[in-house]
Amino acid sequence: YDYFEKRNIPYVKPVPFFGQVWSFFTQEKHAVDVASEGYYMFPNTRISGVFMLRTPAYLVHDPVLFKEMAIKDFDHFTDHVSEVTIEHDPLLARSLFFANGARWRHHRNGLSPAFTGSKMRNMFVLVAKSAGDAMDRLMVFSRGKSFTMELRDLYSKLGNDAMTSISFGVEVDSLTDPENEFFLKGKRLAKVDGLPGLKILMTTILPGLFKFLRLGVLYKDVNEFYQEAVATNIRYREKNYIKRPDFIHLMLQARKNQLNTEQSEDDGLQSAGFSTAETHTVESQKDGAAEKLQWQDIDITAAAASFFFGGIESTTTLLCFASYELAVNPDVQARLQIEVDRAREELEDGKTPTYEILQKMKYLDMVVSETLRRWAPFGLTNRRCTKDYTFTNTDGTKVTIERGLNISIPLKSFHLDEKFFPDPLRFDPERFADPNQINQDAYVPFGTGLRNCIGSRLALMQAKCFLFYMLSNFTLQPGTKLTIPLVLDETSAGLNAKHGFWMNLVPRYV
Ligand code: HEM
Repeated sequence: YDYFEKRNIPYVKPVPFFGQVWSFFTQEKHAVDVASEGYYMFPNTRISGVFMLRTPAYLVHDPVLFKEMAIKDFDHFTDHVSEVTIEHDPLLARSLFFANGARWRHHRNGLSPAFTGSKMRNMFVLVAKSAGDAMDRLMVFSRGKSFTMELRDLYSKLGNDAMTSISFGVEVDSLTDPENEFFLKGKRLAKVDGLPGLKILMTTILPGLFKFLRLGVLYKDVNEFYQEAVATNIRYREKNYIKRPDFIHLMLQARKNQLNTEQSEDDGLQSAGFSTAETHTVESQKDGAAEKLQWQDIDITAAAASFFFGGIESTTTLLCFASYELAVNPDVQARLQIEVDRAREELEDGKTPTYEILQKMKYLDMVVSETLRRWAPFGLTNRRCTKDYTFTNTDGTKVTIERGLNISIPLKSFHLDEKFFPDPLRFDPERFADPNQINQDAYVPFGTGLRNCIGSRLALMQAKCFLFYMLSNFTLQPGTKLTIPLVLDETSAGLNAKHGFWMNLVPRYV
């Protein structure tokens, strides 16, 4: 416990034996806030220390330092912190977020072309169809009258159906058939509360213990279900020469080394939005390790499942909080509806949005960007130091982070720091009216650098598409069961409202 004292680094005083872990288990505060405690205690340092049980770890306070670690000095921080093993978590350990080293390089290099603007535009047709069909069913359900719904439930069903279509090539309708297996397994796959939430937390705060206990995060039946579903799907496509603009198709192309970036086409497309994570080139390792890592069926399954795992919950969170802010800020909602209505006038059928139209909607982008700032779905990310790293602290002293130590990055704290965003708790899309006014080092909803979120374009496209449909057809008003201000669920590993997102959906046209 004298590790940081000796190095002259401010640190959160540990509870004997437990260190900061004690506070995680008392659950008085959300895990993200516990992990970010040092940020508020020590405002004048670029980094602070903390103990996980008896192991020292760091918390980055300076967004510029995070950026340097994530881009210029990436070779010191190539890994995320986690100890899920192929033996206990065959899918998760192969997924991009949890993979490290040569496997991560190979997968990131292979999958990146699947997320470019032109691929997203092709995929958008599937997302828009899924969302449009669901919205038609909601309209029928409403019979022209307003009704109350819990929106996390609604958006996770819509998200599940869209992701099942674009990840697995299967069309399901979870609104009318909530018992379909993709929805049930998807819920178990993406569960971030209860025991699975605790295990996810453990993979990052107590990775050593997690490995020692030989635990797995995903349920066994979930692993088996997806492996079988994807293997059957691949066989069917190969036999029947099926091509569909979805992830399985793109990954089958990656397997044959036929997945390319259409640079000229991508350059011609408008950005997916202000928040889009920057694209960086990640080379596969040249030492022969990549050759051994050909895409097996299980790697394709793992990639598709991880898009489910990483994508649905976070995009649903974005949609829930955006809807909440629209409901409690009716002037913002009215202005957005005017933009939606104008965009609809440009559409051939007056209702089905196109990728290009959505990208042109400036106010929609401002609302989404501000929601991601105010309510960052991932409040924290991490890196592991893979090579000793020295930098200069605010007081001029040199700090060396030793290889093997874990580092947390408090994305939420950056977003809610008044140094970077004045009056940070106020929801104000106007902040994004002029992007040059935004501190882009501190605005990091999708992380930063070579390990940033690969799915930002998809998340933005999907969220904007759902909001477009929702506001075309309904006005959102707070339901009687909605708590204002929102009370957060401190026990969930993700960001959630304790009592749900209860809203009245008032049809705009009868
Ligand atoms: C609003 C929705 C989303 C948010 C806020 C979000 C945020 C993030 C953040 C903060 C990270 C860590 C970045 C870092 O450490 O620098 C991340 C990583 C990742 N995200 Fe997302 N994400 C979202 C949606 C998605 C979607 C839709 C997908 C896939 C379809 C996805 C796939 C991933 C993957 C695979 C990684 C790991 C990347 C790697 O380690 O190379 N995410 N995301």
